[in-house]
Amino acid sequence: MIEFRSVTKTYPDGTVAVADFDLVVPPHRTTVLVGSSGSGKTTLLRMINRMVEPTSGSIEIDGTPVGERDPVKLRRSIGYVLQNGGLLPHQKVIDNVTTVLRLEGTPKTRARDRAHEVLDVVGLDRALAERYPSQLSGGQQQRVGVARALAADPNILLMDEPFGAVDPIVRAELQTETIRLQQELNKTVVFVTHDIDEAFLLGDQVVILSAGAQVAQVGSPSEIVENPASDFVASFIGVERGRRALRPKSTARGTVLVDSAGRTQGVLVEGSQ
Ligand SMILES: Nc1ncnc2c1ncn2[C@@H]1O[C@H](COP(=O)(O)OP(=O)(O)OP(=O)(O)O)[C@@H](O)[C@H]1O
Repeated sequence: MIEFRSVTKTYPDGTVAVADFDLVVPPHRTTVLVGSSGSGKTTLLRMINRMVEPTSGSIEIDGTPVGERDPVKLRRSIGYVLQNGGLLPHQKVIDNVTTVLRLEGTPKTRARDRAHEVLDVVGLDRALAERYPSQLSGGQQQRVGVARALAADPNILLMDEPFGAVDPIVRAELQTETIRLQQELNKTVVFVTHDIDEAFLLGDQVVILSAGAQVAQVGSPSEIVENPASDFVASFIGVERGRRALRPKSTARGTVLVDSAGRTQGVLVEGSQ
């Protein structure tokens, strides 16, 4: 479990990125932080692995404040996936994936075996291991980023807009893959996005943030859609307009549900769960 307790982050120029933030991140689940640009999502994520230090308050992992952990060891024990993969361009895929293992002193052959294993896990052909990142598609690069984050088998995986830079089709593929991976690996995932659909698709727990990382609502996707805590949340998730605003329409064969653009989204089945 990860717990934020009254966490505030003021950057040296006076920007208050996070103000008095509290959150419990349950283990073995995916928590998605979602909010518009500048709402403090990246700052929150980076305080978990001490890439950013809070100005006040504390973050605990399984009851131990991260401030008491060695920052380098802490960082190596937590997987981190960035938007552009964050791969080193002059290193082959295999060397990118084994970075943390080699830093930890894992023997070369074992590190290579493990790299091949995680390439399998993320659905990449082992032959790609000998390529350079620029010789891969955007989607493949993101998978390598995930493989690298998983190589040392961390319990926690931080993902910062990992699919932000790929086209919508590849994005959908990577999202499906992430759900499969999570079912298989059971990590504690903290995922940052500004895309509410992505948040609802991937999140067991979704945290909707407004400026200064103010929590507008925390809950499962169903809880949030069924009972938005405020007008801000209702508008952010689009229950008033957009794809989630469904209305019934009678047809010769029964009632269907139609979105605000007039597209039929499904069939209303009365009396079922
Ligand atoms: N190093 C820094 N120095 C000063 N201000 C910063 C720094 N890093 C971030 N900020 C500011 O803190 C606020 C929160 O930034 P942060 O990157 O955490 O938000 P975000 O929700 O992840 O945004 P985005 O979706 O655009 O990545 C913003 O106002 C940003 O400009």
